[in-house]
Amino acid sequence: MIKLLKHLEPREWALFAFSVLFIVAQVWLDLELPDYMSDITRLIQTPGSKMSEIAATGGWMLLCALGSLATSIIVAGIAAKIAANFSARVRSRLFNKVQSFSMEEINSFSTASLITRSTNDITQVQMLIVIGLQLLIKAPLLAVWAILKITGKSWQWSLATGTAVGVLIVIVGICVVLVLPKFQKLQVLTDNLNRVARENLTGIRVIRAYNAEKYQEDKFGTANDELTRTNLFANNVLSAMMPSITLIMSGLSLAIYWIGAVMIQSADAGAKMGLFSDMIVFSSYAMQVVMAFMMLIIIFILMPRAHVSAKRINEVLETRPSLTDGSLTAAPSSHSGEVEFRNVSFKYPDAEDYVLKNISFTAKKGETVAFIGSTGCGKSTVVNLIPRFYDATSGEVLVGGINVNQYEQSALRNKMGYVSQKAVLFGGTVTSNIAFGDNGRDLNSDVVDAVYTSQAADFVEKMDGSYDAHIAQGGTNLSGGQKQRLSIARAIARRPEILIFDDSFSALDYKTDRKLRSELKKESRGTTMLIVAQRIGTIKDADKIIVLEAGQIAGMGTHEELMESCSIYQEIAYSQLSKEELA
Ligand SMILES: Nc1ncnc2c1ncn2[C@@H]1O[C@H](COP(=O)(O)OP(=O)(O)OP(=O)(O)O)[C@@H](O)[C@H]1O
Repeated sequence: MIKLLKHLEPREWALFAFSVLFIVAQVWLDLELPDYMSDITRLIQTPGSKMSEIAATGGWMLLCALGSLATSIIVAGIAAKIAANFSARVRSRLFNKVQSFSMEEINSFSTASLITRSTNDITQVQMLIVIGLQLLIKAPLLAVWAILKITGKSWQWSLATGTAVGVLIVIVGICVVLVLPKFQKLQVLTDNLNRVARENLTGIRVIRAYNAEKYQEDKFGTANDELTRTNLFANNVLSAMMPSITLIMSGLSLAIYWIGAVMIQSADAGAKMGLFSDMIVFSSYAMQVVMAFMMLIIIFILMPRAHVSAKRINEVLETRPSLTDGSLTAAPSSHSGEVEFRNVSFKYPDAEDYVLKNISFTAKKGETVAFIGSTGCGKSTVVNLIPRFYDATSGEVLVGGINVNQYEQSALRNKMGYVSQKAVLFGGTVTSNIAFGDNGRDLNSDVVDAVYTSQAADFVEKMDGSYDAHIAQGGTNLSGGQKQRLSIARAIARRPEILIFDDSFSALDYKTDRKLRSELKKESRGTTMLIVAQRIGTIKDADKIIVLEAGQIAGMGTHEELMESCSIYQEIAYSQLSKEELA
């Protein structure tokens, strides 16, 4: 928690220090009230007292109460402002941190947990700060000040108050011990609920198509029930605390009046009135002492959950991204646009086996290199090493003759246009999706050309608003092929040195696929292209085709060469095309 509080700025600490003045004023005003009450009691009991005197004392009492209210509003306002600014800052630092993560860190935390940590966990800490800033100084100050005011009045009353506070501490201690482990569990269960809810929403079409609503409902129900059970347990324990506190407060009042009654009865006539007034004042102060402990209890209730949340937030903030940034921004012009793998092997973090083994090839500037092979043989993994979504476990991946980890990540990625296997579109317009990101140029001017090259013009220009047409989040208002063409346009609009297509033509019909590739060839002369494909037709004209089998290169060459020499390639080719087409 302390570590997380380092994110508070000096200005906010200064504001907090300023609010302490108001807290002191508030406590002083609160503790003035019993004194005025004692005065009024004395005035009422003194024969010959004037009504105006009582009214004046009552007026001061009212002023103190209003003053206390005003100071508490000011303190609450300051606390809310500090806490809101703090959580906004931590949220944005968390967001930036996650942006810097490689897939390795994102997978290890899980997307659902990262969302809970950026939302629910920050809210827990924010709540503690709001309440803590108001009560953490006030409660001990009020307790000590009130105790000082009543010490020396009567040891019997003091003993009763001390006993009440002792019992209160024991009850709270038991409750905290009972609920503490549940708070830890609550956050993990919230992660789980988030995960199931996310999965349900993203997979809604498949769920409906397979009538799997009941299955998903059960899955959600299990996660929800477990969260509810844990929440209920924690809340039941905490709610049992409130009646106990009320019981203690009432019991303490009763004890003070009982002791007072006995004392007054045995006192002589002259001392009776003073004792009665003392009893009223003492019981008010004793209530303040108990109230102060109650405030501390509230903090103790919020603390464990906020502590768990703070730990979870810190875990993310303190994780060092496994991808370290290099310093280079450009490659020597003699090698520009070149991609080379030198004996690259790779295994996914936490996986036992290597997914790629000793991969070596070179794609020269302007060349088209294609990857083909059975599903799961490692084609996507090869191309994902080029923009450093992951780093090679051994060997070297070079772009422009330089190891990719020597580049600044943004400079490296500016050299590339990457089209992922699953087309990803963002909420916005056609233009905002194509002129996406930043590569140091105004991309807007290239949007129309890119749309024509990617064969997307026919549907984009028919859309309502054309290039300004609305695209829903995830591109849900477009067909699979349309989404693919827009993601291809996004890569082309960057006019990069290297274009990477990870199985990006699969949703296109053969005619569009052929047209798109021939336009691409014309428009992107000099651009190195790396194409992962399942269809021989898509890659037949490539300068080099690499056949992968279980993470290893099983053949490399042109279509004709591989048809001669590589049995795996022949198998794939014959399964897709007739002998006449291949001839
Ligand atoms: N994030 C990951 N963590 C662990 N293993 C992974 C991960 N992604 C992929 N793999 C494994 O790596 C292997 C290669 O996957 P890859 O996606 O590169 O295959 P692919 O040849 O592109 O397959 P496809 O043609 O089906 O897209 C597979 O066995 C897969 O199970």
